[in-house]
Amino acid sequence: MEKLMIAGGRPLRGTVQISGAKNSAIALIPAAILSESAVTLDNLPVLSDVAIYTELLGELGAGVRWDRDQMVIDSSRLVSKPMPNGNVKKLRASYYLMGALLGRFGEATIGMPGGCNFEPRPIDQHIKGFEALGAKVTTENGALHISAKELRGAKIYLDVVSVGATINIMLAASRAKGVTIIENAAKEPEIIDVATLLNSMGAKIKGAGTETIRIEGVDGMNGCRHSIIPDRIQAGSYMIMAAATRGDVVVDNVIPKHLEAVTAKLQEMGVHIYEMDESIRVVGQPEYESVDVKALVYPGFATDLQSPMSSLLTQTRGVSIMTDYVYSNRFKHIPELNRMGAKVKVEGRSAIIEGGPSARPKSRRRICVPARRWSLQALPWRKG
Ligand SMILES: CC(=O)N[C@H]1[C@@H](OP(=O)(O)OP(=O)(O)OC[C@H]2O[C@@H](n3ccc(=O)[nH]c3=O)[C@H](O)[C@@H]2O)O[C@H](CO)[C@@H](O)[C@@H]1O
Ligand SMILES: C=C(OP(=O)(O)O)C(=O)O
Repeated sequence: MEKLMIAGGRPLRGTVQISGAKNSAIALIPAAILSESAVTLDNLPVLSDVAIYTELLGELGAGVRWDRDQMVIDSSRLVSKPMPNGNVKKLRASYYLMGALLGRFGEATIGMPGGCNFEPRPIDQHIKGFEALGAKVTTENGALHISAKELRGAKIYLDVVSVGATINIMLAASRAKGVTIIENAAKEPEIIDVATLLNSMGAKIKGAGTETIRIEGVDGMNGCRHSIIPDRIQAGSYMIMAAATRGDVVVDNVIPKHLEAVTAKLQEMGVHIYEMDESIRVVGQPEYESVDVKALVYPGFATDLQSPMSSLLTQTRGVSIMTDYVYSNRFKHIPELNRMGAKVKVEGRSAIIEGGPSARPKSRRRICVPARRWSLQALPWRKG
């Protein structure tokens, strides 16, 4: 699926099941190769990034069985071979092969990652972490060659709070000699999910979900079975869509705590929200107040929800300011909204969004959005 075509004008109604988290899945799959024994992942989202990762592991010699939302990864015959091009360029999270292969074999040669291309996305903090663990990092024809005779635990302070660097360092440090401390670590729920899997595989990780993570390296790891947490970005997107279309939607199979920043902002606008143990009902209203939103690292409002939220803010009564403190240039959607009749100005890292009836997008123009995150299994609507 390369595009979604949306015929607008209808409120969304019903119940939608949220799949496992993409940003967890594409870290858990490479994490599984730290063990020679089989690892089973449940609640896996059906996404192209997952399919590409399956191919990547196959290229490295792993046996992968993927049946709907379950994957069994057998890495007993896996080798660390250079992967400068090809599938590694198709997704961001291929960078996790660096930490995972380094941890298991002491060596990795991986091309620079692909992924959403909203602005330069450096990986200097990943490299700083590998080097602190004793690895030598060089560039070979545009790919990074990372090798270490022996990985040794170290204290690593991240200059920027990075999801990818935190997870990559956890992966490599799990098999290092001694203790690694990551300071200024990212706190996203997906990081806890990865630490939970690694601990089930025999790692000794404490503090995931806080700014200080302690990893005591272990010599070997075992197989296990792990169920992936729900995708809070997919869930937040459906919540925003329910509000934008003045619909009534139950977003099911979620952890409401992971969605607190979205829930709070929608409530501030006047959207009615009812939280249950594992679901959230969102009831849209005819009028909304304008609000200012700051996209931040977790537990702040997620940058991955910045674009749908910006679209929703065109539906309010006044002027809203959306500021992205994670990716300052993540505003490629704004010219498209303006083409539909919205009134949005980008100034620095902020979008100034004028709401009100005259500024609401009306065009019946065909809008295409990348469909990478949308899980096929989440699409059919069920009567709620
Ligand atoms: C596969 C995955 O999980 N992707 C998510 C992950 O991306 P990703 O892990 O790539 O994002 P990071 O958390 O690393 O990036 C956060 C900020 O730190 C900067 N930075 C990051 C690393 C580094 O070495 N140097 C550096 O300067 C980035 O440019 C960015 O401004 O977190 C992002 C921020 O929540 C989300 O938008 C992505 O959906
Ligand atoms: C930025 C995203 O993905 P990635 O980091 O995988 O490019 C996203 O899913 O919003």
